[in-house]
Amino acid sequence: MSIEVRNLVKHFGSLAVCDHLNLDIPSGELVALLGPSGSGKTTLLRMIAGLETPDSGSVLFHGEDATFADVRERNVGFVFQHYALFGHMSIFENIAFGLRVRPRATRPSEEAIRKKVLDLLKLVQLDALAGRYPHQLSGGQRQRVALARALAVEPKVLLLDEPFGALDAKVRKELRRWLRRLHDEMHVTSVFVTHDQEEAMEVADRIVVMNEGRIEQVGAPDEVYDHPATPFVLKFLGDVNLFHGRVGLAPGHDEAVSYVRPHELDIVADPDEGTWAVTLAQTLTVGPNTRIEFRREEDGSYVDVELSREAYLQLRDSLGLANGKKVFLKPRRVTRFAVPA
Ligand SMILES: Nc1ncnc2c1ncn2[C@@H]1O[C@H](COP(=O)(O)OP(=O)(O)OP(=O)(O)O)[C@@H](O)[C@H]1O
Repeated sequence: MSIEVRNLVKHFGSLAVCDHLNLDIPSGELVALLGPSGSGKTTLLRMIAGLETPDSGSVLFHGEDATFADVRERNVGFVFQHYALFGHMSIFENIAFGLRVRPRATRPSEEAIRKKVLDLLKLVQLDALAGRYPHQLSGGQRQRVALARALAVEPKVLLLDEPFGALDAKVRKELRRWLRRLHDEMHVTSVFVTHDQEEAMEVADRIVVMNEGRIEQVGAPDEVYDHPATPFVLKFLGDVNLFHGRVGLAPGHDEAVSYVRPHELDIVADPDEGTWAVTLAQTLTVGPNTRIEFRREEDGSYVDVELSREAYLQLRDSLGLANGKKVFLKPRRVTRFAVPA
């Protein structure tokens, strides 16, 4: 089922939490709403779900206006950050719940429910734990149960609000990959909220970058990373070094802000066209990567360079890198945004 968001506006008091949002989500896509805290992601998700009423604008499901449709009519499944499993029910019963509470006319037979739940347990790789209770599971396992429970009623749309937010980094990483694989099998149109750019980049077909109630950019992960539409997107999707400067610009603009990502700078021994003279300030190695901080001769500003530990060790030997060493940096790629005059 496709989702269309048209000119959606929502205020809380005088604050425009969603400010004329437009978004098309094709059927079967997995979309991440990515943005810092307070950017309006959850509010947008809740309006899609029918848990929040917009001030104006509309939400269409498969071309039909669903703006004021009841939550129950929308056929959406939810997974939230804090797994709201029923503590007194086994894992099996938790997943079966949505089917059991259906009116008799549409309720599947006991045998059909059993088959469905066992299939879902297999899908989320928890078939061995059907008889356990939520408190006997790890956080990651509980989130997988929550997902199986949401899928049990065969929703047309799956909405996930920071589903892995409460889990530790390693489990988060596993579940992300698992969600991606699951989505590839099920193809349920899914929207998930995250403030973690790595999570969005890894899981989503497309990323919607939000900031202060507005959509800054919508695109595939590579697209938003390689061709950020605004300085906000560039900065939000990874570390950057920032420079102010005058460069050949369109009329009406007299200044630009330039950005270079730390891994897009080469360290060289000799000056060349476009190189910057720098002094090494400090080096930090974490795991397989090394980060070096340099000070620019021109203006005393600091520039971070990131490279693999291996590449660093080679350069250290060939260039004699050490604190205070003078070398040159050559940016491989610079992104510029004009500042309006
Ligand atoms: N029910 C409400 N009443 C008043 N203000 C609200 C309400 N819900 C959200 N807000 C405000 O709206 C803004 C956007 O909130 P929202 O939860 O949509 O952002 P978010 O991007 O999901 O952030 P987070 O990642 O922190 O959840 C915030 O400033 C928040 O304080």
